[in-house]
Amino acid sequence: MKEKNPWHTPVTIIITVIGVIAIVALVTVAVLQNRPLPQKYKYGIVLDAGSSHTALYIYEWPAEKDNNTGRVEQTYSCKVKGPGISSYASAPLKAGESLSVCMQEAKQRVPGRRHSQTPLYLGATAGMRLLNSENSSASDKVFQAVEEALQKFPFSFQGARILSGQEEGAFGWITVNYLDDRLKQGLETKGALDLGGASTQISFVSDNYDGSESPDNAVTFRLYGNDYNLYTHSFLCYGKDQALRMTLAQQTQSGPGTINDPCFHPGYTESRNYSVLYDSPCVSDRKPQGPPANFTHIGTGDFQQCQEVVKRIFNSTHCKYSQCSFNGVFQPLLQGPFGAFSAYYFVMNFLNLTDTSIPLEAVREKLGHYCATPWNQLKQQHPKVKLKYLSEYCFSGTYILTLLTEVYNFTSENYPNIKFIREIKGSDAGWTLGYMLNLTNMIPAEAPDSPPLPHAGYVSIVTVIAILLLVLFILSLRPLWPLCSKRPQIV
Ligand SMILES: Nc1ccn([C@@H]2O[C@H](COP(=O)(O)OP(=O)(O)OP(=O)(O)O)[C@@H](O)[C@H]2O)c(=O)n1
Repeated sequence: MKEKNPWHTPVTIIITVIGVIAIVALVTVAVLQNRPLPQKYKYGIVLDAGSSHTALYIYEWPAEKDNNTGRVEQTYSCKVKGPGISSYASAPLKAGESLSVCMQEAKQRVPGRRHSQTPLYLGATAGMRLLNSENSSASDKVFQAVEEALQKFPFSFQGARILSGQEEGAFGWITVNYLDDRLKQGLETKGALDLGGASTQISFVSDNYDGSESPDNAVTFRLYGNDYNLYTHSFLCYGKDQALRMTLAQQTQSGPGTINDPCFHPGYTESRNYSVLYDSPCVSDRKPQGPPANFTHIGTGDFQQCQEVVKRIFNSTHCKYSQCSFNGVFQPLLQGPFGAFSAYYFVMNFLNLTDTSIPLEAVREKLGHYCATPWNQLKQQHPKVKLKYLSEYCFSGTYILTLLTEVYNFTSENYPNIKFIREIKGSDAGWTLGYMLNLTNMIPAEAPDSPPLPHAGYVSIVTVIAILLLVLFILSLRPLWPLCSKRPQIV
């Protein structure tokens, strides 16, 4: 007679079904309860009012990770048409108006329901520092016009102000290290080299610097549970546009009608106005007495001589500290990798010199060759590049190389530690992100608590445990397995 399968008894079937349902329910509840919520985002807008132009950046981060664990990313940038706001000193209303195209665009990009909670900041750098130093009422009027224009937008406007040089340096350093994930992980930090139009910043952490020597250069932070003693210095007037003015001022001290400039290409000829050249606090006190109205600026294209002319704008004669970069400013020993951005990148990228594994000697040789290229030939080779930019790359490249190697003291050994960067993981390198992270308290002093397991790990463990329970459950029913416990005896 055929023996009845004991698995088919109603009790076993019911227990097994209930067990399976219970385990499936356990896994489902655990997974649903802990699944990541659909992403909602928060936004922040920063306007970088630089000396040469203004740029708008929109940042975005997951709303539920507001408490310091979410990643802030740049999702949009807009270059404001026209010059920097400091150039509107004689027509301040136009400074406000100039921002409207980018601001309208920001209104479209940030979802409407988030407008009123989105902070909007405007930070001005060296252009406004210079205007404020020579004419503070003109600078106030520009700010007033800009603030009135920005208040008309539906964002949460947090004010417009001038950043100090130290803030500009420190926030640039935070941006680079935040985007590189060096802060959260407590890794060795990266120095920040920023070259603007009117100022330049150098910021890095050095074992040789604890802030006791030249405390004015120190910024201390506690970020994600780590302490940092940052060295930072901003050199006003040493951005590349003002540095060019100073170099031209050096060459026109006697008020000549013509200068032969090794930093411009052979065949380059331009008539320049003395009043325009000397219309900046960086050079105004050196204006020659009774010069002609104009001088003829003639290029000779000689890198070596250009470097000599450039060197003259750096004063290395006095230093009251253990060591200085120039103009009596303390600088500790260079340490670690460096990210060089803004004009460092624009210029070196144009010159095809962003690869720092190229030996310094070869870089100098290439630059020498570039500077010697006739102006007409260059214009033909780069018909789309703005002539003002094109004419200045020889000077700018020479200035960058001189600043890095003769002044900051980068050598053939540590020059490869520099990386010329425009952006990191899609966000522009610059002070704006660091500024916003600071003002929104997005970087905590202490390391935030994080869940012991990521969601995927949690789900896997719950599933494995559930399967194990199922197997144990089935095994526990072994006594009910007649096929196993009572094997038919074959006699
Ligand atoms: N494709 C580009 C874009 C910009 N520049 C130059 O790069 C310099 C620096 O630009 P930026 O970093 O925008 O400086 P600003 O913020 O304007 O200057 P600062 O920070 O000194 O106020 C300016 O001289 C600008 O003319 C350049 O040579 N090539």
